[in-house]
Amino acid sequence: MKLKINNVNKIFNNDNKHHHVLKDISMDIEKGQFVSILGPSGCGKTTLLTIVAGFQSCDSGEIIVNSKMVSKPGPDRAFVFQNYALFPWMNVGDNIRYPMKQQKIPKGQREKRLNELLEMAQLTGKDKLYPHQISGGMKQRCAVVRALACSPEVLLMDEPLGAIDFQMRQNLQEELENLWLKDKTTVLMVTHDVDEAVYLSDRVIVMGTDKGKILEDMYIDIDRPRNRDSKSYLEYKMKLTDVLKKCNNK
Ligand SMILES: Nc1ncnc2c1ncn2[C@@H]1O[C@H](COP(=O)(O)OP(=O)(O)OP(=O)(O)O)[C@@H](O)[C@H]1O
Repeated sequence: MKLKINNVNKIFNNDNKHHHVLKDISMDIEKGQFVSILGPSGCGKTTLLTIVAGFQSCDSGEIIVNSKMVSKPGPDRAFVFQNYALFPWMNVGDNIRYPMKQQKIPKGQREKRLNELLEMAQLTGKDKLYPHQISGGMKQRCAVVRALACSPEVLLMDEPLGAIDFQMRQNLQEELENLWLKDKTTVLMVTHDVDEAVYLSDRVIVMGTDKGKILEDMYIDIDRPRNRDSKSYLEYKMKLTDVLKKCNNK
């Protein structure tokens, strides 16, 4: 088992009121699995992801990566934010080098990995460009390969394509899938987009607003690359949309 989320509880205290956002949330994610979390706004998706990342702690429960309990950020988990969070003062190459320098990876090895990653992201020859000089899609690919630079055990992504318009988004989903197929890193991704979840995921988990309760845990059993018009693809989308509609109506 690669990633284990065990009975996680999170309570926020706002204006002297307890807000129990996550109650006894558990899930086991297998090595190499691509898992998406869907759910209505405010149900606790980002909170759960940031607890797994170690950016904040839970009130009780545990996060286990490769049989080791984790409670703070570490190189075993990488995070991709919606706004990419590239360093604007560093060019593409230096952005991707940054985590490798932090991990003190020797220069020769670092440059070899950089070239691999640039190729993987179709950014070869773009390493001297700065974030403001590249498109949203290129920024997103740069952010994903930067996260993969030190070969994390788990890649955490919070709406990584949230800022991208619809048409570009489908292309990027295909690119994201290709990147993942090359590395097969375990992925936990938050998204609002049912189509994106069905296209990319081995498994989709739907959280509800009642303390993040897991309402659905669905395996997407369709060969890749997936045909968005196929009957089974549309059936999965319909089933997930129904679950989401029910929790929005509560
Ligand atoms: N640091 C915080 N302090 C207090 N309350 C918080 C904090 N972070 C999140 N919350 C509350 O916890 C709940 C869950 O927030 P979270 O961002 O995890 O939801 P989400 O499912 O990711 O929402 P969205 O889909 O809109 O991004 C919300 O009610 C939010 O207001």
